[in-house]
Amino acid sequence: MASMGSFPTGVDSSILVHSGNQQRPVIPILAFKPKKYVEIGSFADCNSAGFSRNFADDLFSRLSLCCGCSNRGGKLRMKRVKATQEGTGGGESGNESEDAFQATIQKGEKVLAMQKDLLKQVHVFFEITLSFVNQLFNVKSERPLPNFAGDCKLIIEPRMTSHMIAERKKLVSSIKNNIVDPEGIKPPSTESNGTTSILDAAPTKDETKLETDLLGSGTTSSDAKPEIQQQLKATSSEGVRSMEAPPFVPWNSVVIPNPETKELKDTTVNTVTIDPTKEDAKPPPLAGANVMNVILVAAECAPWSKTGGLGDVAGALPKALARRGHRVMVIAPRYGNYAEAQDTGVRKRYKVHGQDLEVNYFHAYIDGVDFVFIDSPLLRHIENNIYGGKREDILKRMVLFCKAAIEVPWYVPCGGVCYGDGNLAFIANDWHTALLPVYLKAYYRDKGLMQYTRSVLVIHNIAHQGRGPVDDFAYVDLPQGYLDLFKFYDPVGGEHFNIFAAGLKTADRVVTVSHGYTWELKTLEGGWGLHGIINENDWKLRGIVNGIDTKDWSPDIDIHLKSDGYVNYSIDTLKTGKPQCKAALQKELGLPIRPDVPLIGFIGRLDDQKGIDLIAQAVPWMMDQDVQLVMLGTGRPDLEQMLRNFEGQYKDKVRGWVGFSVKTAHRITAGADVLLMPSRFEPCGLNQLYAMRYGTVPVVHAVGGLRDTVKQFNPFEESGLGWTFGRADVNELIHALGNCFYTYREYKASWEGLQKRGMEQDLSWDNAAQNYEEVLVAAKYQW
Ligand SMILES: Nc1ncnc2c1ncn2[C@@H]1O[C@H](COP(=O)(O)OP(=O)(O)O[C@H]2O[C@H](CO)[C@@H](O)[C@H](O)[C@H]2O)[C@@H](O)[C@H]1O
Repeated sequence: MASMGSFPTGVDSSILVHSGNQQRPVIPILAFKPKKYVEIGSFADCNSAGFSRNFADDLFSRLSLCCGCSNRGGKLRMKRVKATQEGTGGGESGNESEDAFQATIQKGEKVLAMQKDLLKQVHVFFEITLSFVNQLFNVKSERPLPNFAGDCKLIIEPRMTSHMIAERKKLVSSIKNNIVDPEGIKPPSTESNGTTSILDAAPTKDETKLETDLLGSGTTSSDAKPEIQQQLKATSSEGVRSMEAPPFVPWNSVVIPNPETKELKDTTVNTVTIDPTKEDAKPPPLAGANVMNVILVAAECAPWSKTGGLGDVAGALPKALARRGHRVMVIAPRYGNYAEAQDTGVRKRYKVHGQDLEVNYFHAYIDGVDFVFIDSPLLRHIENNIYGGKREDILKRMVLFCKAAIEVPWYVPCGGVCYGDGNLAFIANDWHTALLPVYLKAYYRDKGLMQYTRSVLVIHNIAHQGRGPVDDFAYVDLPQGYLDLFKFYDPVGGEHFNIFAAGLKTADRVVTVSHGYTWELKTLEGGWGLHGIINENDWKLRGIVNGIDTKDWSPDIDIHLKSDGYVNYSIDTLKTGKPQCKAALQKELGLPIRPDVPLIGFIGRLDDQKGIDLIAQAVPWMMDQDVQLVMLGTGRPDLEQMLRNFEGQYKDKVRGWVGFSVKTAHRITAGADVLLMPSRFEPCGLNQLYAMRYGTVPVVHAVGGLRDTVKQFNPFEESGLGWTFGRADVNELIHALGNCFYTYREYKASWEGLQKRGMEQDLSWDNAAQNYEEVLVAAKYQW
């Protein structure tokens, strides 16, 4: 037995008590009395620290066993023994040993304080969780409706229906069931722990009141007025999807210690644990405490509507944000009859340029994202001409779309519950939805509404700005005081009306789709007249490179590579799979099936941006090189005609496919050896990303996102991803292509290295989503 001044092994400032196979630090010495006995703890101390009497008993008896303590009247005492040479390990004085003892006492007190503090934190965490659950279900809003659309008529006011209350009960009981105590301790009961009362499955007064509010006093949902019954049915008819627990709590295995009443055998205060062995174990959201409600609003959204990269982003970024734990919605126009989306039954009317227009809201829940489609005769059946028509007509569509979109979080229940406007951020995209930040300010924030809602505006392409004469201001239905936001002068347009300008000024944050483009936007050439406004708002601008939807764009699972001779392939089967796709493409397009000839692909909108003129200038040179060229695109009629002419001129070498075909785009990406992107400017560019994932080597003009994402091949170091050229000049294009063909023919190993490096990159949306989250959080805390 060790003497005073040198504790037995394992008993020092954090005395270890062995229980089963676990070692736990416990409260050590609490008081020191310079008497015969030193009191080192009491039951009272244990109780105040949240430990039961049994536990204290156990602790004390173990201490008595291991260090000769005695237990008198609930006080644990240790006999004072004068330090001896033998006991102290040599020559220590009694004072020294007492000092050591004092130090140990102090350390012990610190440990105790820390433990108490941690227990408090666990309780605070639990309370926050409960209040979140409560908030989630108390959707009733007392806010006055803004006089936004004149006499806009609310037909359904989504509140807690009995169906929703039932859902809430389900959630509550699932939360209860998932509160697991690994030592078999039951979840704290409501009697013994006030903090759990919110979890009670019985409807609370508020809930009952809520139903009464909705249905009128003395009525229940079953005896409500027929029209209300119908509305309720509409609200819940699509089937309230099963509610998920608030995303920031790992419900699977939450241990809740109750310091007041619970017998806590485990003193480890890090009580929130995840059981990875459970099949339904859900990790905590990656966003952690930053989880928000996010609504992305865009004029197109793949796969339902797409003319270019904006559609891809609207279809994929929200899913990546949802994977991080956010509650995410996409709002897009309902251009066609989308099979997945069901009518929510919600109808609203908005005034646009004096016209009273009704909109319906359709809803689908896919891959963790709520997709809400706004339906109106103004938007219907234009999927092949989204941005077509007269300027005023396009403007009216966008005004209606933005007005209707901004109120979706109030009126359209998703999974039975509206998003509400607290902790909410909109992500608007390009000029088409740049009115949304303006409306958020003018009709809501400036009137004390939606105070916790923020807007982020994403620039995918600054070249299109929603310009018009100043008189167009009449269409946007705003008080005259807001005209200055839109009125803009530049040497090209003179004084004009500019929607993008107003959006950039009013959004809380601005994002653009690459770092390179962020820089270009601030220049006279790159900002397309808006560089001044962008420079003024530089503080809120950030570049985030797009990702790609790897479910859609992966050669190993691509659904468009499963027939007509195409095959799925991966980096391991690249050498066989890709040549097979190339042969299938040559066959499908009626080109000679030649594995040795470099096959160059181009996919894109046919306009000035994409550098089609440079390709046109390089075609004669290319045709001398024994290559094949496949181009897919729609756009300017003269450029479409040019494609047809090339095909007519070089029948055995060129195919010019005029049209929009997602399947063909995938097949060209898989079958081509080289993807050509000589864009004059390119905010990000997605095709080069898709190409690299398919082992297709990009040759690009180093601008915007192309410069960010395609690193020049270095043959000495065997590094890089493709070929880049610095100026939009045909000779530079030819030079880059020449090196590319030479490497393709003469340096097979280098070529394969290029392909594999491209395929190995992580191009998914996950990184970008994390960066968007940072922007959303910055917007949220900005006042
Ligand atoms: N005829 C056709 N048939 C089938 N598919 C076709 C097609 N023409 C184009 N596509 C597809 O449309 C998308 C085009 O995306 P991009 O990013 O290259 O260009 P876009 O200029 O439209 O987008 C803008 O927004 C995106 C997103 O932010 C930015 O990357 C980009 O730089 C910016 O100009 C790709 O998915 C492509 O396959």
